[in-house]
Amino acid sequence: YTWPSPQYDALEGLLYEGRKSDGSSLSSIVHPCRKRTGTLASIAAEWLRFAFHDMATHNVNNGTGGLDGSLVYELDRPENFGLGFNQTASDFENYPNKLVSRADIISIGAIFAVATCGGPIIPFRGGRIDAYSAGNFGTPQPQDDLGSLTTSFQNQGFNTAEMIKLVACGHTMGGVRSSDFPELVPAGPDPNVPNIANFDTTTQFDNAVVTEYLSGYTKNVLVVTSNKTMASDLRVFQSDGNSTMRSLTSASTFASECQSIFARMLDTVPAGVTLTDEITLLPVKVNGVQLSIEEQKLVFKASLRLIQPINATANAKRTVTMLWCDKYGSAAACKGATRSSLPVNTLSDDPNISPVTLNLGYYFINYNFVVPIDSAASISKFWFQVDEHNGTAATTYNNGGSGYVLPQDQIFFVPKLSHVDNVQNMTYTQVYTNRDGSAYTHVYTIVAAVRNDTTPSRVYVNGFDSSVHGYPYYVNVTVDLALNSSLSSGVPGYNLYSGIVNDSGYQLTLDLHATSGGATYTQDFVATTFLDNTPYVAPSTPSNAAVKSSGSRSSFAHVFGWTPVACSLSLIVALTFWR
Ligand code: HEM
Repeated sequence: YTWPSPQYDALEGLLYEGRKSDGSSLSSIVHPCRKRTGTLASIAAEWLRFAFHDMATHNVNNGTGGLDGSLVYELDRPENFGLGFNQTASDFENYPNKLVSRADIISIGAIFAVATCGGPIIPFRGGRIDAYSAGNFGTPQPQDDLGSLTTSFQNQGFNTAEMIKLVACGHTMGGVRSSDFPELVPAGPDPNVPNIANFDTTTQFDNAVVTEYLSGYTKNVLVVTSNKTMASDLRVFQSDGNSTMRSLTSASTFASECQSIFARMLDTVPAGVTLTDEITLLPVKVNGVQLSIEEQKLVFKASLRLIQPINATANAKRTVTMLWCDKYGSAAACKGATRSSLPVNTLSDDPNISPVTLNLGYYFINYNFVVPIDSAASISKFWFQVDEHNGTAATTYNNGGSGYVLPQDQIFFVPKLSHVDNVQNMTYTQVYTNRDGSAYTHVYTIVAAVRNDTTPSRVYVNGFDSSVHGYPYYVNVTVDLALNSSLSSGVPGYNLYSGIVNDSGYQLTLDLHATSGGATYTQDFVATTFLDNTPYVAPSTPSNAAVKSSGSRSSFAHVFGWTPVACSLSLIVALTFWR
């Protein structure tokens, strides 16, 4: 991993922080192993089943189908019967974007579902590509005979033993509802609350489904129903004389077998889709990097995210320093001089932000930097130094030696001057839940800052949004931005350009471009979800004195109060100066 890797960063962020960049949390819908308000169904079970049904139409022989999000267009089929599907489809509606597909969300959803209910952490790879129409039929149904079930799983790429493992690992959470399968489960007293016959006696992800089956005490209706036509779990489980089921009697074997068979399930994708490498937790991650104009000042923002073991106390003495170099002028490219600052604030995340990170035993501490930048000097690259003040040397995080190089400063989005108006264009009733929703056209006024030492021939923006209610289409628009002399940047060297982008989704992201002198400069994948309600955070005061190798003077606002930084800066060997 080398920064910048926008797709890796987006996938890693959603998996391990559970939320997208505006803070809205996918994981909190399901975590901790939640039940649905109203139906009291297991949300985790609904999400896991969703992933299986999306994948189950894969055909290994011709490479069609697989985890591609086509399930949202197939919910009227008998093989996809159940209100849990509709609710899950609407749970996920708000999350896909240009770099994280709906099918990746479905996979991450299944991973959260298993992890939050006590199951293993399923390895995740991203890069699935979304379908925009219904795909093949072929998902197994409880009335199918053993031959059809076996053929269905063979087409998906799983042999008999793997079919048994998949069904056992799937049917450890949730159950069968009276509302969906009245022939299997009688209705309860309240017509609005389905009677759910759980597959086993625990709500957790565990092997009770196996041990209760083998001991003969199972209540799994797909095994014990008197309607033998519908006893698909019985047919599947005993199809090899119970030998695979017996191999799953140890809890740890069950967990590791489910982990690997589910990884294969989630990685079953249409031919031609190439998945990323496994998205592993980055112990050190740089987030939120942007140049911006706030309160008529050029600022640079970045966060350093460090992992913190849950079972250890965070080191209150730690100092984190961001260092950077000028891009222009006498000290360009770090010629003998470096600037530095402490964070404007330090925020610890709740260990519950993602069940995956929680189960790994970590939470995050984020060191947030906002520093003023002189536009005549700009910034070429930055890096960090972490000093634990425990007698060991400070650690430098510099992107494998190269530093975090800012690709360009020619064009950037200015959120503080941009704005969104929400124009209601329809209302809808959410299927089954009778929740009234409203659909909006979001009218974005986009403001970009563009360096004026060259005159760009074109300034334009691509807007992308795949988080559209009901997933009928994705928004992908290109809008030219015009020089807007009624706006003042207050920053010498930058002009402001603006334009209007209409969006009917929930999560517009922007790629901003300026073409100048034959080159096109791009700021890629900028979120807009924070517009109009992000509190202003004043920049820190960077180190303003030449630093001799022995020390410095200065102080900075810090979570632990006003902390003298001479000791931390003494380890910064580079010369820090003020122009
Ligand atoms: C032989 C193949 C399978 C058949 C016939 C089958 C059938 C069913 C049926 C009838 C239900 C009840 C749904 C409802 O009442 O709404 C169900 C639930 C469920 N299935 Fe399967 N299933 C099969 C394989 C799998 C596999 C491989 C998984 C793996 C992830 C899985 C995961 C689930 C889950 C988690 C639920 C509970 C859903 C909830 O409580 O909302 N199933 N299945």
